[in-house]
Amino acid sequence: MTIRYVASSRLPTPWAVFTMHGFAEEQTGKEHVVLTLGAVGDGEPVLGRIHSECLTGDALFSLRCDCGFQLEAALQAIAEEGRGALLYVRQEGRGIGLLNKIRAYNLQDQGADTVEANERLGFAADMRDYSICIPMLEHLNIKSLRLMTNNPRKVKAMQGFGINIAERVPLQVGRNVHNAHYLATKAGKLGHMFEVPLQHHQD
Ligand SMILES: Nc1nc2c(ncn2[C@@H]2O[C@H](COP(=O)(O)OP(=O)(O)OP(=O)(O)O)[C@@H](O)[C@H]2O)c(=O)[nH]1
Ligand SMILES: [Zn+2]
Repeated sequence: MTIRYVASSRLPTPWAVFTMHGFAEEQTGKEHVVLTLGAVGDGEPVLGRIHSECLTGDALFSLRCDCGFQLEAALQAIAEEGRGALLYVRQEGRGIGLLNKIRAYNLQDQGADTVEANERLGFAADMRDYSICIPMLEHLNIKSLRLMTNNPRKVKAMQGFGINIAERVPLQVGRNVHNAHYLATKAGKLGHMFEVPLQHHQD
């Protein structure tokens, strides 16, 4: 996996003026972005978010998942801290891509859960490869994270690549009637940790 740093610029947002760093994944042509705030390369643990692309949640206001809410909450938390990094990783649909995610949503509309839908399409439940984060973190001299996530596999994967996870910071926002079943499946089948107990959604 070759990741090439391309360029940086200012990115003003409602929460803070971030610095945006663009990276190219040579083999696939995918374009990844990291937003940073403050001195992230000073060796101290960095408040961080590894956010997997979700076009529907991040850009189209979907209530099927919690992604858009997590994205906003993470940027807000970094702004409040005055220092941090958000990796926006182009792993749409847990790595299966947008169109396959729409296929999976179609199966979910007919009763499958998020894991069953992936399996029926011939995919593993989660196809993400977090190794692409490493060259981006190295470029920014980030070795230690206070990682905002509910996903224990994300924590383990990053530790496996030699990144110190100084703390896991829960990021529990955006629960609603449309995503309650999805979140319950994530907790039950994918091992996500939710501090507030999730009710099982009946429909
Ligand atoms: N295949 C598939 N992908 C989905 C589905 N819903 C959301 N996604 C994708 O899942 C990714 C986000 O992963 P999540 O499982 O919501 O959360 P996470 O990143 O594992 O954990 P957190 O760090 O706690 O957010 C994004 O790439 C979404 O596009 C779905 O039903 N099927
Ligand atoms: Zn989503």
